[in-house]
Amino acid sequence: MTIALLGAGVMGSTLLAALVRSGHDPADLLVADKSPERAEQVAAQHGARAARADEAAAEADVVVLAVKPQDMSGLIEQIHDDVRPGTLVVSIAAAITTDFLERRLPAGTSVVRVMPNTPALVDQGMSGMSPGSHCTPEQLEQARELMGSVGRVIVLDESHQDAVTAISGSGPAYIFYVVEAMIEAGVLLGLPRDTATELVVQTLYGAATMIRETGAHPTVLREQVSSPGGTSVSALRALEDHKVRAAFLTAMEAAATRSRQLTPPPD
Ligand SMILES: NC(=O)C1=CN([C@@H]2O[C@H](COP(=O)(O)OP(=O)(O)OC[C@H]3O[C@@H](n4cnc5c(N)ncnc54)[C@H](OP(=O)(O)O)[C@@H]3O)[C@@H](O)[C@H]2O)C=CC1
Ligand SMILES: O=C(O)[C@@H]1CCC=N1
Repeated sequence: MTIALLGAGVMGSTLLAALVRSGHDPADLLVADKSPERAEQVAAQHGARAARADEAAAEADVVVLAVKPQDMSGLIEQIHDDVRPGTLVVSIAAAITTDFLERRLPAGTSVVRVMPNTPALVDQGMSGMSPGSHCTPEQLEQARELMGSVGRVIVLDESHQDAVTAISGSGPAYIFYVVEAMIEAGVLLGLPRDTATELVVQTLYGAATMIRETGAHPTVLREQVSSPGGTSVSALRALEDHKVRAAFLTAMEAAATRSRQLTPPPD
């Protein structure tokens, strides 16, 4: 199976690396970018082949659209005449609907909309996936396998994609932000920066592993840490005083609103 990655930026190159790691023959992986030098460089890193977007689309069984939402129309115009009947088109762009893609691609093209995230780089990605109207169950399975090579996948109704984008698509940014703040707090309390970093990163990793492995509700896990009259509850009270929970709700509403704003209006 030949896979073309159109857009060799953060996500395109992340997916390419993951596909090679998961055993795809690099000779079957094509990479295109607006900058041919960038495509060459990313392809060379992984032993894949650089190509023009239209050439890559003509050859591929699966075409992954990995450009920014505002570049999507231009990219589809470039490849329109080269997408073959039976080719599966997977878009990972925020805000771009399957309807938008189906209206611009050749009639009947099978499309899947995916919202992945950057932990795909370490095979711990989370993808929310919604099939378009021509996508067969086998093609949905094909897309699930593709994204499954970089982490977990759920299939859900496309009406949820703005929320998925706000929670897991952008989610790593919020977590990194919290990590930065905790490291800064360690430094404020007098720890060397590398010590603070090690403490925070392992705490994050440990807490994430506990949530996954115990299956316990986060509230239960938080209560286990919070001794009566102790340190944790004092910190949590300060977080409540500063309305941090409400800030998270507002932040993710803002991300979903932005995703809706970026969605091109129906034709
Ligand atoms: N970064 C993230 O965490 C996530 C991103 N996404 C989605 O993935 C998509 C890509 O994001 P990301 O990788 O971060 O973006 P990048 O800007 O890093 O990568 C996009 C690449 O595509 C290139 N490009 C633009 N137009 C074309 C074209 N017509 N043909 C070929 N290449 C083209 C860009 O070139 P140039 O820069 O010169 O324009 C750039 O190199 C976006 O739609 C985003 O919404 C989804 C989930 C997570
Ligand atoms: O910030 C963005 O628009 C993209 C989509 C999800 C993560 N990054």
